[in-house]
Amino acid sequence: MTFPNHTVEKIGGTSMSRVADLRDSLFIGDRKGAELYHRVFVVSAFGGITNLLLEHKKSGTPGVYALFANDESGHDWLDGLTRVADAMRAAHAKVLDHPADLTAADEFVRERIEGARSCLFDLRRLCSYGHFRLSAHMMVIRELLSGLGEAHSAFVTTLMLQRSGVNARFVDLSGWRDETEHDLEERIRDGLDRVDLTSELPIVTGYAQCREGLMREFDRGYSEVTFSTIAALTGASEAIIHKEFHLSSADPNLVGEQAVRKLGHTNYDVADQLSNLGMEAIHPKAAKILRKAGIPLRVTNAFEPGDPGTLIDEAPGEVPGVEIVTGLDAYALSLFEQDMVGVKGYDQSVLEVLTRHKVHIVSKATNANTITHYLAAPLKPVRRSERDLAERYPGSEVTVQGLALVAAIGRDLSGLTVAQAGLAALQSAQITPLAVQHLPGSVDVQFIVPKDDRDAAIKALHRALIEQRKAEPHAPIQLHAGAEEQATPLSQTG
Ligand SMILES: Nc1ncnc2c1ncn2[C@@H]1O[C@H](COP(=O)(O)OP(=O)(O)O)[C@@H](O)[C@H]1O
Ligand SMILES: N[C@@H](CC(=O)OP(=O)(O)O)C(=O)O
Repeated sequence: MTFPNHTVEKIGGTSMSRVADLRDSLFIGDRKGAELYHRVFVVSAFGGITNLLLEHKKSGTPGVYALFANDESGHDWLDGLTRVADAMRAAHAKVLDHPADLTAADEFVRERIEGARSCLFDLRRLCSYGHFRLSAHMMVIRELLSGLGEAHSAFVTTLMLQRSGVNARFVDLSGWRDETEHDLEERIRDGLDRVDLTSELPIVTGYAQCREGLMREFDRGYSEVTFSTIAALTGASEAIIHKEFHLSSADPNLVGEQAVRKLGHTNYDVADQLSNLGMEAIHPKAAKILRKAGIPLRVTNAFEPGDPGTLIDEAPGEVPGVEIVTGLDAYALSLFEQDMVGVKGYDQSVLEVLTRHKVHIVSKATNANTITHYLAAPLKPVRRSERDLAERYPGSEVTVQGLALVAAIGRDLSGLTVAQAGLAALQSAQITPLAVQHLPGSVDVQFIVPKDDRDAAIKALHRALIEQRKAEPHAPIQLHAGAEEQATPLSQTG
């Protein structure tokens, strides 16, 4: 497999839902002839489709997979598949306008969804014979379902581009009706083997079926792993992730597009913290693949193709500064046990329980007799973890509290007194923090606040640590008086 000088570019689900807008900018724009090519596009499913196929990424609302896995839900999964088909048809109806393309896309959805339906149906029937256990096949089912979303979006994008005269090629790595077995690298090589990058534009599925199991290894956000593996394998000159907005100092939808600023340059350490807090600049495993291959990563605004966006590399910050404020809802699971003082092993038991229930740990804190884990997970597995811990330590007090964790992040926070300035900002916004955490030398300071204050806390911290520092971003942050006097009332912000 040899490739000319090329880039590998990924489009996430939110931007895919507006892929028709990208046709005349990102894909075609002013490009003519050979300039259209030398690029590999890796696409996610249209926004919301994977949530319907598996489960909602944030709320945990069951999709087809979760309904199928849950015996009690009877045949609800069949309705779930119908909902997926409807959502897929609605998504491609917004992208395609030629009747022949619409027919081809409708037919594609029908073939894949009905294929999956009979496959799952047969499996259910087979497993009613006792010798076959459904539980042994759940991971394969998850893989099969995930692939449907990306196969659909890649197929539709290919149709759209071909209709505009681009020599686009649908590269389906989802393994649909493919009897050969491959690991991830082989699957990619096999898919791209006969593609001529100088005259073809491959539109590759973000899901890749492989022996190791993309979902099993990487779970949600897996399309970035496919993307970075392709970039590494083909020796791309650059790996580019196209998003709905520039990677900004806070969520533009929350703080306002006018108030935020583009990061421009940051490093993988910051990107890791962002993924941990659910603001996925890039899947941490994908970042590792690119880092190892020495391929520069760029995060751009898909809708501003002329802008270079944000470069992510290994470089430390040039000057100290808070770069981004982000936050998420979390549960604090606390184990209070008087006998803990000086005894080891409690932490390990908590970790065992959290691992068993597949709960994501965002952060933790501990003192003489209490261990608190801040968890990002649906309530159900958190409650199960609480119950297991209470059984394991009957004399202890185990509690769960819903709250929010808001973090100020920057490559270099030295000398900025971010914790103090953040507390002052929260105080002026009349928010009482429940806890503050900062590891020495780390790139983030975390403020734990009441759940209902999450968005207000992000706005207040962004204003004090970033907006008000535009003029002199690297001076130590003003404490109390400054923060209080300059603060704009919250109601005036976006
Ligand atoms: N700091 C940030 N910069 C840019 N977008 C952000 C930020 N924090 C949160 N977001 C939100 O992330 C959402 C999804 O972004 P995007 O990465 O494009 O999703 P996807 O992975 O589906 O492509 C955007 O709609 C935006 O509101
Ligand atoms: N659609 C898949 C794969 C993916 O990576 O999507 P996104 O790029 O939209 O996070 C998911 O939701 O997990």
